[in-house]
Amino acid sequence: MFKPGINGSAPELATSPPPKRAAAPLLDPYGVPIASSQVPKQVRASGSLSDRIRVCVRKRPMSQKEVRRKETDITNVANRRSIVVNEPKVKVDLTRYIEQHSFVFDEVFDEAANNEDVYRRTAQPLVESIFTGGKATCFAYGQTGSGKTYTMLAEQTGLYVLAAKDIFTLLELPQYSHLFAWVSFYEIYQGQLYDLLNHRKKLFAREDGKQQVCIAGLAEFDVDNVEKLMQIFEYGNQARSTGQTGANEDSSRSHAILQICLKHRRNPKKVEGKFSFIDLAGSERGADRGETDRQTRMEGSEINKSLLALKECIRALDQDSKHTPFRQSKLTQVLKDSFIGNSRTCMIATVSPNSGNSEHTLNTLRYADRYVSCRCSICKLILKNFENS
Ligand SMILES: Nc1ncnc2c1ncn2[C@@H]1O[C@H](COP(=O)(O)OP(=O)(O)OP(=O)(O)O)[C@@H](O)[C@H]1O
Repeated sequence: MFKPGINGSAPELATSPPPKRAAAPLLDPYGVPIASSQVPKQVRASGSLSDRIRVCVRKRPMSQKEVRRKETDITNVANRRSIVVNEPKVKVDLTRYIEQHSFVFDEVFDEAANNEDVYRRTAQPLVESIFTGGKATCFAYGQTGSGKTYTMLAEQTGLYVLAAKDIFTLLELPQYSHLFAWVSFYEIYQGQLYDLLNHRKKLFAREDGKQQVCIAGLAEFDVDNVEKLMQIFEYGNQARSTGQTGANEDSSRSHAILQICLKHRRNPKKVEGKFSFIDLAGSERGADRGETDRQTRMEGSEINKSLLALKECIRALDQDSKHTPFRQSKLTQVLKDSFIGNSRTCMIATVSPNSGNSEHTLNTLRYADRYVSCRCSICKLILKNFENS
């Protein structure tokens, strides 16, 4: 078992407060202001940092490889809330044309945004909620290479580090002196839980008498500063990447969950608040890629199942539905308390900008689209099929 034993320095100061941004008028995907009467009800009600669920999109910059291949950037962040994908298509007579798809989200970040910018508008508004007994969840969804890990779990600047800085600063306040932070890190691979801080020990999630899900035997370490947290993370991350054949392959095939729990100093069994940072498996793994290898097919079907279950749970939360289908997958089962009671969730859909990934980018945006905002017939059909599935 990992023994941190680090004498860390005092927690760093909290990140600077979010800059005041004037409430922008709602614009259509082309930047034209929309009259409030034209705005669908759901869209009108959202866009606030205090929403229980927020769905944001982050576009990464073109990579050097993509530039060298002379690929074009087909993804345009039209304004703070909308993104347009110019999909290259070919007609049956071989004429080329562009099909435009436009989507509206709670927030869209372009390639110039750094992790601090993303943090201020996604995870930071959730930090305080865990000090009032809340459960906060922030997860990144997207195809492989679109920037999920870079956003969520980058070693120095991932959202988990930025949030931890603020958590440790708040913990220094007298009113929170009874609380202490504990960190755990595990992954879900093919429906099984593995403890990344304890030699990939297999774990089991169980519901107690109060229908609270607990993961029996999950290793947890008390942390009081960012350096110690990063050291623990690094240890767990190595376990993750060496667990399978190659680092990137591995990260694409599993969901990694890093949790920071606030517990009472005198009663460490009592969870007072929890923040979960989730780096989901690459979404393209869940798609039917026509692979014949049994192992890969099983991985794909398990990932597909868990991503669909996650979408279902978010939809249920969005609609204040009485029934939330947690049990449909291990992922939603272990995240059960993130979808009920005093909980807040932020999903960051990450997209690649280049033409070669247009299909995956569209799939990601369709998955994340709560407002059924793209009006093109294909998007509407796909979303309708999904709603009916
Ligand atoms: N916003 C960004 N700015 C600069 N570089 C980025 C950004 N997002 C991603 N990258 C770079 O793109 C590459 C792929 O990103 P990353 O590993 O985060 O993808 P991923 O979605 O987690 O992929 P996988 O599913 O395979 O784990 C990395 O080299 C990363 O540094």
